[in-house]
Amino acid sequence: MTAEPSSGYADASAELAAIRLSIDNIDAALVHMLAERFKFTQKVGRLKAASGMPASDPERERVQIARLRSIAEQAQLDPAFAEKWFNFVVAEVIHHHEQLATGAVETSAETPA
Ligand SMILES: O=C(O)C(=O)C[C@]1(C(=O)O)C=C[C@@H](O)C=C1
Repeated sequence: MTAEPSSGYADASAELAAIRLSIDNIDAALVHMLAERFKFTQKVGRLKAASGMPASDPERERVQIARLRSIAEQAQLDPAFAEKWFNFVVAEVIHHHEQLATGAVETSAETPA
């Protein structure tokens, strides 16, 4: 009986490289989606700053977390992770809103809505 050539590692490396192409695409899509989300939340921040509304809206967050947890369950994603991700993003959004409200950054009337 002849020994198998040790191609297992090479095969696995080729498969890993192929899988990583899809991971690369997904990571790029996530960055694009986050960029779009922040463009919209910047509009919300300007609106809130201009009208004196508070930066955060805990009720909106509560409703959105419940919705996202349910979607995550259906998608076989850990709902706790979905909530953690949402809270991480929202904390950054609130920080941006607060900066707009205090005038730490341009409220940018010159930037078209
Ligand atoms: O919808 C709002 O009022 C927002 O400011 C956006 C957003 C979010 O990023 O989803 C951020 C902060 C609020 O606490 C709730 C939601």
